[in-house]
Amino acid sequence: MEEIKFLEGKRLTVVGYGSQGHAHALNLHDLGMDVTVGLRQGSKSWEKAENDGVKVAVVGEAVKGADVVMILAPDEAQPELYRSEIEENLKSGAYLGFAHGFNIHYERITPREDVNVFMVAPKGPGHMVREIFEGGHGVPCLAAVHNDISEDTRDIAHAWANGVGRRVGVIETTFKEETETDLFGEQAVLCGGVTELMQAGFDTLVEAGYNPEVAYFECVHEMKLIIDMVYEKGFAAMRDSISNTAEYGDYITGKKIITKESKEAMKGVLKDIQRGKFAKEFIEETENGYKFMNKERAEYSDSKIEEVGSKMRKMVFSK
Ligand SMILES: NC(=O)C1=CN([C@@H]2O[C@H](COP(=O)(O)OP(=O)(O)OC[C@H]3O[C@@H](n4cnc5c(N)ncnc54)[C@H](OP(=O)(O)O)[C@@H]3O)[C@@H](O)[C@H]2O)C=CC1
Ligand SMILES: CC(=O)[C@](C)(O)C(=O)O
Ligand SMILES: [Mg+2]
Ligand SMILES: [Mg+2]
Repeated sequence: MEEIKFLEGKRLTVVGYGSQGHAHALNLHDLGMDVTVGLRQGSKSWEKAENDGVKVAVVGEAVKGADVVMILAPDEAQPELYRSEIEENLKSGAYLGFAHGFNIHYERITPREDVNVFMVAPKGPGHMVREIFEGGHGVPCLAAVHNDISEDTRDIAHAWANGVGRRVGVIETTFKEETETDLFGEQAVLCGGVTELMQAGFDTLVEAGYNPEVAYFECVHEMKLIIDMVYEKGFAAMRDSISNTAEYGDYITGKKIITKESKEAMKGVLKDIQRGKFAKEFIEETENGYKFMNKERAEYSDSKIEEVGSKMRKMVFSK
């Protein structure tokens, strides 16, 4: 397994200090690597990064002379950032990294031909990538190489993945496979699928007159406890831990909720990702000032489930 030693003695730059940025920068920093964080002038994250012990510079300065540059600004901000701050400052033969294939796969960034291009995509939210690393374990990562002029870009990608993810596992992929599966997973299962499932369950109980606090514990809070068992030991072990009553209900009812129609809808979602329709619409939304997203954010933050949730979390986590 390629070790983190391929990064030793190299100047590593992480552009952005958000969810993924702080995790990549701090995990590699903790492992003794030479990390600089690149931020825009006046960034609200500047002080935070410095307090966390990493070097900080404006993006252009941080990129100049760096051996590896990992772009961890939001996907929609990357093309302009690349063109205005990164492209002219990247040294020839540098390694340019991404944590998601979006901008390469949908051809929104075409990197200079004299740089290596790779991806390390942790299969987890940045705050968990950091928290699990601090706990001594790691989040697995996907790794891919898009351009390999130095003939060792795979070693750099694996070293980066092994550093950020504490060597718990790296799977080889392509920019296309990562982009399409990641977008599909977050929309249909992990984020869109799960939140709507919890919401529909909560609403069904509340509309039937049950106590919203009971509905919240049942349909939201306990989700993590059940999923933690799947995460650690698999479906069978989870089903072994729940009652036979629950297990029978699981087999009988799951398929009434996630039906053939749900699977057909998933196929449609995947098609829209594959043909670039989702990407096009997302970019239009960002260019439109995030109008739809801001409306959704406002609606959800005013919702009953969030109101009850904040009360229930106070009860559970203040002990
Ligand atoms: N979120 C996640 O857990 C995951 C994300 N990814 C991928 O990682 C990448 C980063 O995503 P994520 O961590 O969510 O991003 P964030 O939204 O958390 O990134 C915010 C950071 O980017 C900086 N930033 C934003 N706009 C600009 C700009 N125009 N110029 C310079 N810096 C800017 C912000 O600066 P400031 O501090 O000044 O506001 C901040 O430091 C994406 O490619 C994403 O798909 C992959 C796996 C999971
Ligand atoms: C956290 C993660 O893996 C996601 C859901 O794909 C993302 O934040 O883009
Ligand atoms: Mg993902
Ligand atoms: Mg994603």
